[in-house]
Amino acid sequence: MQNGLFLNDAEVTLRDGDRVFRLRVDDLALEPGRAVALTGASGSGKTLLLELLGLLRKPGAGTRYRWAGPDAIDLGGLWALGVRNADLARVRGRMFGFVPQTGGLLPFLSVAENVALPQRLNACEDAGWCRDLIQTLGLSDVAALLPGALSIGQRQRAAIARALAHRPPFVIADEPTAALDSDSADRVLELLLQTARAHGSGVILSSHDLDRIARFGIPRLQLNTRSEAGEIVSRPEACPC
Ligand SMILES: Nc1ncnc2c1ncn2[C@@H]1O[C@H](COP(=O)(O)OP(=O)(O)OP(=O)(O)O)[C@@H](O)[C@H]1O
Repeated sequence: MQNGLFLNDAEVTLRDGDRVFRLRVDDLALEPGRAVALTGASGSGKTLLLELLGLLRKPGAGTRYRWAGPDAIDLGGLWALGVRNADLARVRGRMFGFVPQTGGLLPFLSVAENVALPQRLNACEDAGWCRDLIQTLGLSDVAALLPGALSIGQRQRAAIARALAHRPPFVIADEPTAALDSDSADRVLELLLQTARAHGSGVILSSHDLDRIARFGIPRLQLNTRSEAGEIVSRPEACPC
């Protein structure tokens, strides 16, 4: 694989008194345009790994993290300039679209304005693409409404449209269907995967729902925890299932 996200020798350590949680990733390669699901028990580090990949969490010393492609970027090196540096925020905003568990839409902007926001922030305005996304995701009738007037499923679809609006190489979705009933969850996941694939964006999602992940044929990385020398250590392992 030549293009993609490559994370090597990565470590993030969380400490709370004597309690230590350590996420370790030896080698992880994520291909553009593909989907992968992070699975594992509650507390196994799925959100932590999503945060690390999405440049929301500073990795430990020795971590190598890069985007390889025509416009290669040393993603790990961006942290050297400080957590709040402008390059880090700019690259994070350009490389990733985020779908939180419950939409995360700005409540004072309409659905259409929420969807257009990443384009404004990344200076890549394209009203036609926003309209296409809103239509594809079945949101045309509610595009002028504020998020508070939408169902949870509609909010999730709006969050997917927003995550894809600036055509990021990867969408990061933390349990995007956890708040939905089974039928809505299927529809939202299908739309997320289809729309991302149509545009060539990869999807990195976390989920507890092994049946649904299997049904959609999404390859899995399972986060497995072990107790090592009094610490909880979690590692992602590719699942043959
Ligand atoms: N300050 C801290 N010190 C030590 N451990 C911590 C600290 N903060 C969080 N943790 C631990 O980090 C681990 C990873 O949490 P994370 O939210 O990534 O898990 P998760 O797999 O996403 O869980 P869930 O499925 O419940 O959302 C948890 O076991 C949590 O207890």
